[in-house]
Order: sequence, then C-alpha cells, then structure tokens
Amino acid sequence: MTANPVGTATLFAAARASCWFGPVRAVHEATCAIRAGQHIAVTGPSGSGKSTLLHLVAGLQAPNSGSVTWPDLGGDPRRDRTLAAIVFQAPSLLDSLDVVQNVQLPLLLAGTAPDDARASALGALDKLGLAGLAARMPAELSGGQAQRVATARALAMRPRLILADEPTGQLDHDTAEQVVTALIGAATSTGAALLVATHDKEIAARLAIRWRMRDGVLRTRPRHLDTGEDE
Ligand SMILES: Nc1ncnc2c1ncn2[C@@H]1O[C@H](COP(=O)(O)OP(=O)(O)OP(=O)(O)O)[C@@H](O)[C@H]1O
Repeated sequence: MTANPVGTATLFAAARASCWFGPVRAVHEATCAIRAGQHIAVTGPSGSGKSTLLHLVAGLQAPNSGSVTWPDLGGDPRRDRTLAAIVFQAPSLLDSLDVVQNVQLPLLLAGTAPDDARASALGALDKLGLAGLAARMPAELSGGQAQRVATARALAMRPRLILADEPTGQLDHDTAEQVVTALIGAATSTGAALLVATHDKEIAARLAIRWRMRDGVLRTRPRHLDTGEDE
C-alpha cells in the first residue's frame, strides 16, 4: 500500500538492534529497512522509543546489540552529516547567526560554495513560507517559526534520508500541514526516504507507510498482516 514510488536502494537497515539507557529498554531488537523513496510515519506513545529509533537511523546513537547499516546511502552518516538530516523536536538554531546563515551553515561546512549555499538556503526557506524572515535573528522568531527554519536547514542539504522527530508538535494546524507538505515534497523531488515520528494521526495518514512503536518494540507492518516475521 505504498503510494509513493520506491527505489530498490536500501538506505538503512537494522538487524535486531537494541538500545538501552541503564535499565530502560528504549529500542528492543528492531529489525527494519528503509528504502529510497519510502515515506514512513513512526507512531507510538510518549517514551515508546521513536526518538531513539530516529537517532539509530541517523547514526547519532549506536545500538548496544544488533546492527545498523546504511548499505546504499553512499557513505557513512556518522562521518558525512549531509547524507542523513534530522529535524529535532526542539529547534537548535545558533543564536548569533541570522536565519539564512543558520540554514546555509551545514552546506558551507560540507564545502558548498557560498553563493550556492545561500541560494539553496533561500530556496528551502521559501518552500516553508519563511522567505520574509531570512534576515531575522533566532531570538526574533516564534517557536513555530524556529521549528520551520530548522526544517529548512535539514532540507537545504538535500539529504537522502530525511528524519523528522515530532516536527509539528509546536505548530498550528495550517503551519503543520505546510511543514509536512515541504517534507514530503523535498523527499519526493529528490527520491530521498522520509521518516517522521509523530503523535498526530492526520500527519501519519499523509505518509504511505506506518510503523508503530510500543515499549521499545517496533512493528513495521499492519497488525492484520503480521505473521511474526519482520519485513
Ligand atoms: N539519553 C537518555 N538517557 C536515559 N534515558 C533515555 C535517554 N533517551 C531516551 N531515554 C528513555 O528511553 C525511552 C524511549 O525514549 P524516546 O525519547 O526514544 O521515546 P519517544 O517515543 O520518542 O517519546 P516522545 O514521544 O515523548 O518523544 C524513554 O523511557 C526515555 O525516558
């Protein structure tokens, strides 16, 4: 029931990957694959392990057991941060840089020429309805605007894996729609995979594939199709 075209490239794979924080089982033996072009929602109660799963996918967190690999991503996201971009729950903008400088910074760090980086940053801001705020400082933004700038910063890099952790939590309905549309549009136009952790059923319904987490256990197929085997 995948509505978006899906490539054969496996951008991420986990085999019985587990992640513990002391006695807390955040992710328990997750086995999954993310292919180019897939648009996936990860839903589940607070504390069920969604953020930890996204961090495993981004290479920001190593599993305590099991394995994570990025077979066809074109590199290792732990070394090349342009391959997998994550939009965090709390936007993390640099206070001393204005909006467009924040968005172009990762591109400059990755070696993009300044003019190209600025053009990409302005294009990404425009897609999120933020073109008029390019010269603002982060302290002059609302929480929702800052979240959209952080989203633009992730999309400007044109990553092959776009990860978003509750990207619409602080936003009103219309702005949330705009952010999700920008995420889906960016993934579709570049053939990237998109993985969105969300509590919002309407947002999850816009993504073709739905995964569910509960107590650290990942379910990657609809319950009625579950045979006990992972995808
Ligand atoms: N750095 C950490 N140190 C200790 N415990 C952690 C850490 N990160 C996550 N946890 C714990 O791991 C479990 C899973 O957390 P995680 O943030 O992945 O859940 P979540 O589903 O994303 O929650 P939410 O929807 O509230 O963001 C929780 O019990 C959480 O308290």
